[in-house]
Amino acid sequence: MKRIAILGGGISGLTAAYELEKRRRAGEALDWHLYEASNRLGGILETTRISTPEGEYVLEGGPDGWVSEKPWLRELAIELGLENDILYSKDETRKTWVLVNGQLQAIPDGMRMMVPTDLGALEGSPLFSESAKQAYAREVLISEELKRDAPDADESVASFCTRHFGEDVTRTLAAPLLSGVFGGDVAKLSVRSVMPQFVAMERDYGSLIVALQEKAALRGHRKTQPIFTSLKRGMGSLVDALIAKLPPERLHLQHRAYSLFRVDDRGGSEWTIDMTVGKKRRAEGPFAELIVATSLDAVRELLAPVEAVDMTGLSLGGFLSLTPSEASSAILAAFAWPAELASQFTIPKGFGFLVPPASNASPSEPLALDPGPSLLACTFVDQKFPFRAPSGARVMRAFFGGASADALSRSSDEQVAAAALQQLRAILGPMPDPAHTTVRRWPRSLPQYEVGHLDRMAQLDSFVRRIPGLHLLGNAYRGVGMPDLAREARRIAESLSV
Ligand SMILES: CC1=C(CCC(=O)O)c2cc3nc(cc4[nH]c(cc5[nH]c(cc1n2)c(C)c5CCC(=O)O)c(CCC(=O)O)c4C)C(CCC(=O)O)=C3C
Repeated sequence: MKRIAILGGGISGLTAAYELEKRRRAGEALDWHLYEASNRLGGILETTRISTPEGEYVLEGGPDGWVSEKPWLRELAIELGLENDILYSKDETRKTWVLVNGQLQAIPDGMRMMVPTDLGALEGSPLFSESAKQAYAREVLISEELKRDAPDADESVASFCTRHFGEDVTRTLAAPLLSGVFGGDVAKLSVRSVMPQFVAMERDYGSLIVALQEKAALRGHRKTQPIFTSLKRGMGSLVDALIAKLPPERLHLQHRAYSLFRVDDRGGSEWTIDMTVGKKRRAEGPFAELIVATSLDAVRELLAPVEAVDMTGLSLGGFLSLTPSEASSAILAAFAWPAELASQFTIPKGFGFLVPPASNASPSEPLALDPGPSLLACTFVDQKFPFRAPSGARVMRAFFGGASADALSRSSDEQVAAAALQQLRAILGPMPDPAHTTVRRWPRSLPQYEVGHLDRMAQLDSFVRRIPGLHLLGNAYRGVGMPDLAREARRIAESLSV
């Protein structure tokens, strides 16, 4: 009987458990156990449903959906019996706004991140300076050079974007999109990690604008799929569906691993895990395989001694330093207004808005003495997905990130909500107090894939492979999106030999 421990009950750990459980039920000799430090499963996936006489609100505390282009989570959802719950973003009214000098400006139609398909659509847009428009027009003309000079090595998103479209576009569009999407800094993020599709387009076409146009022509009139996919009863229903497939006696809540030991024995080697269970301490094990699917900070703490002891007799010095050194924090405030309150104000059409990093938000304004925490982004939930709110009701999710989230880490939920609402009113105009408010905090939850990340992951893999039975899962390594997490969890769970 092969014993396997999974540490961490987020989507990665649960998906790995689900895959192992399928194998166990099929008769394979494996005995898995999942240990979760907190008292709930799901990690940052968490849905609150509020029933009212007018209908139901589906309020997400974490991610509200995934990028449809990545098929792996949809496949898992279907396998879990959720096919009829799958829903798509309302792309017929998709629009994303950017805050420029206190005003929301629409990102023109047909743009994929900062790349336009139709240069004409940029004409009337106040989002782009004359020099930005010229830079876009020029990118098509220098296509051959861009292809010829495509770098072999990784670079920052800022450097990649500036080579194609100049500094204006990098500052006014790429920076807010990337800080909204990855909570990150364009000057540090790895273009090969976070925009591999654009790197491939540069290699194949040179100009990204030409690449998008040619791909659109190849697609012809075939409809593109909506950008985001989600579930009717929220992302929490995916967690519930996973849990429903797992024997409860194998899921151990409030088991916090604090130390790992590997014992080499009888030609094999096995892991023992020291845990706190409530106020008690207990050792669990031995396990032949150990899947660590916790947050990056927990990984560091748990594996630092493993790294130091150098148990394999090989040099493992410093392998943890290959993991991302920074992770951004997010604090979100979700607000719901029932129809009779929602009718008192209007908001722009579309999915939401992004706020450029502070230094670029209003270059014309003198330095404010205390700018205070500033919103990172806001999603107009009921305009992005169907079935999120009763008819006529309004739901918004406002985010603080980076330094602003850190600055608010000691503020109460009421203070966070008040700060968010004040800024929403400054940007969108007057609105009544919402009927429902929830605040969620996800400190250091989004690791930053900085330049060179892919090379570091290849090195990390070669170190980890030398530690028998150890496997790492989570958003610090091979993708930050839920689909990537599901894909990796299944890959690892399928690869374990019995
Ligand atoms: C606050 C926040 C975080 C958390 C930050 C943190 O925790 O620090 C986050 C994470 C992510 N967002 C992601 C992807 C995207 N987000 C988009 C668009 C938007 N994000 C927004 C906000 C956030 N997003 C908003 C207000 C929008 C526009 C309106 C809307 O749609 O609500 C778009 C469309 C862009 C376009 O329109 O072209 C994409 C493709 C992925 C990667 C998934 C993968 O790789 O699989 C991740 C982790």
